[in-house]
Amino acid sequence: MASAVVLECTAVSGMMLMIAGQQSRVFATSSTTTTSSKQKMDLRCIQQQSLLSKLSLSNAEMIPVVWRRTDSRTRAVATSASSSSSSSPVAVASGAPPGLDAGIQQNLKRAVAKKAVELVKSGMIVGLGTGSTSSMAIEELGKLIAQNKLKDIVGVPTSYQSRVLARQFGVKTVDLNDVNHVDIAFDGADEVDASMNIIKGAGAAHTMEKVVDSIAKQCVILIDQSKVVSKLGLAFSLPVEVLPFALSPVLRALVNLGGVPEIRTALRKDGPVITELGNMVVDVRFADGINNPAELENKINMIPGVVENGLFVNVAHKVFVATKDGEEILIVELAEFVASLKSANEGATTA
Ligand SMILES: O=C[C@H](O)[C@H](O)[C@H](O)COP(=O)(O)O
Repeated sequence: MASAVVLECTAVSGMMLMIAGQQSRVFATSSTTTTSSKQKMDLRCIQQQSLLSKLSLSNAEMIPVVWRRTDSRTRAVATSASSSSSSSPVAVASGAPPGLDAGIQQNLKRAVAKKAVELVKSGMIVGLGTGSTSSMAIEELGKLIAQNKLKDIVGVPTSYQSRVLARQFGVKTVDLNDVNHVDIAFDGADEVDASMNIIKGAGAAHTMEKVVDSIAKQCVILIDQSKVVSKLGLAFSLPVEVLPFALSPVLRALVNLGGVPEIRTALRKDGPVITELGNMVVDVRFADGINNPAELENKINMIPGVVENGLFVNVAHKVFVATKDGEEILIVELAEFVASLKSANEGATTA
């Protein structure tokens, strides 16, 4: 068998840019601890693209690509737990991840991926999200096709990664422009609040994901319990895809909106992440989190030079949450998950 291609990212370098007339550090340095987990974000470097470009798509199934991803959420979620209001039931969920080790999280992702593909019927056009959870859903979809349980499935990938994985797992793919609708889309998320507002884009794929997810007749978001937060943006910066040409004015506009922007840096290459659409990604921190996701989503997208931001408001039709109950893994819808936390919280308060 051909040896696996391991995609891994590491270091970054520093650079200064002018924002609002002041010299500000916008490229993290490798010694900056506050950005270290972000620096490890997966599949996000230009070298990956060049590595992948060496893979002929038709041969992709012959070369198992290991999409190595360091989960950048572990630290972020721990921060979320400490900064969330203790009166919020969802904050309890955010507190769970310190006990959620990587192996368990993988099991949760796998379980929610399996559950999601049960919604697919033969003949459907399926939006294929990006990221570790979506990757598992693509794999599970491929298994059902291989077992002849599903026929005539066509996938619409949201990234190079999901295209390669679909090929690898035997899911036929087409471009979005080749179809006139998408029946169902599966996608992961970085943060989800109780109202189904979502942050995506840790993998810099949010622009294509938003297009496919938004037009899908049914958009199903797949998460483990660690992604549920009481308020968006407290622990996770908001990814914004920006035209390189417009970087400085966009950074200034983001600062004017109260954000602290940081250009996402590549790993194992000095300089920025360049998206599959040839743009840059700016991660914007909001000190008090995001108060009005719908308003912020629109305001950011109104900045000339912004291609798309990672807020997904009114896009998801369903959010499946994989949660651990003792030894058992349960898949529940978001409303049920939040309600059970609320009653657990109330029980704890009255006890
Ligand atoms: O750009 C990346 C995507 O928005 C992913 O869907 C998101 O980062 C969630 O990925 P994962 O399932 O790996 O946590």
